[in-house]
Amino acid sequence: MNRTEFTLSDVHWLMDLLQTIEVGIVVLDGENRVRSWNGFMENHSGIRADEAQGADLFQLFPDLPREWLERKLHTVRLLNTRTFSVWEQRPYLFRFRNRRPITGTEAYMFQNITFFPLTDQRGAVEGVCLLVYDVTDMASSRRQLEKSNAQLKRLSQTDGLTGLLNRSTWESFLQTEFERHFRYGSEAALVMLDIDHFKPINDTYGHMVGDEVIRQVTSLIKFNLRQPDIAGRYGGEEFAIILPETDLEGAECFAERIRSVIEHQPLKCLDQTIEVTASLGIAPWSLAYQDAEQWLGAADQALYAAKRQGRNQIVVAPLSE
Ligand SMILES: Nc1nc2c(ncn2[C@@H]2O[C@H](COP(=O)(O)OP(=O)(O)OP(=O)(O)O)[C@@H](O)[C@H]2O)c(=O)[nH]1
Repeated sequence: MNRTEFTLSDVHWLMDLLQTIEVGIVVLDGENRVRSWNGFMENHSGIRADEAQGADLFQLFPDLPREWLERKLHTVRLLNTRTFSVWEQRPYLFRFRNRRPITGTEAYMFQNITFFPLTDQRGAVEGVCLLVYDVTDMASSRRQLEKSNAQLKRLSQTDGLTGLLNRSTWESFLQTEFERHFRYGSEAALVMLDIDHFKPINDTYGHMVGDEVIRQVTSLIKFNLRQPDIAGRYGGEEFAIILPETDLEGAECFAERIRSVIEHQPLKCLDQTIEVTASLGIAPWSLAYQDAEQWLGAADQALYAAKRQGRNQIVVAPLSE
């Protein structure tokens, strides 16, 4: 038998195969009318082959992205070439419900689509075939992985108790801010805050209450932040805040608001009501700081001056020139 000759059985088997294959096959004529519609398309669209046959594809699926699809089909016909659509750019063309048990969390089937020209014996394009691949499992696991990676990144950057940036992440932000201000010389300030006499709270009420105090002080700080401010949990009951584009007056105003609200707002921690105060140190940005550590050191010294001078107060680091 010549390799290009088929028996009737061969053709019958081929048709069977195309009917049952787990890939959608759609053939469109020059007017976008359906010429072939296999079992995959029947099962997922609910439209039988005899209903689809001869129908305009855009009437069968009014929500298809018409302009985009017509452009794709036009390219295939004009250039007599293949083209593709991948799920990363367009999650699906045909809005089929996802019925896979493993990836049941996805509402719709993700699809990769190959478009290729069907030519007559002289090579003229007669129609376009669309192969629709169900890539839901792959797309879904990729999306899950991306989600987990983003969550891991967030967890590795934040502090579990307060949700603020952890020390190392905050320090890397400080480094970036330092370099920005060193180059452009705009205003900025650093604020360090430490809860006063925190050890006795732990010793008297236990660590659970101590943790709750830290959480509630965090909420008070967060409530007073502006969008560009960068707050981190620097140590146990110590917080550090970068205030970009803020002069000394602005930083003092911010620090006083926080000091005052902490002093005047009794904290309801589990079944205890606890009153705390905090000490704060401010270091306004200065070109005299050679590196981020010096700037941070100045804020830290101001904080400890506030502690030494009696706590529940704000000290500003002496301005270096
Ligand atoms: N509950 C709780 N306690 C913590 C945490 N991290 C640190 N601490 C405790 O915080 C206390 C800090 O105490 P000190 O550094 O002596 O400071 P202080 O008692 O606040 O006194 P001053 O800062 O001088 O006003 C220690 O007892 C630490 O064990 C935490 O995440 N949760």
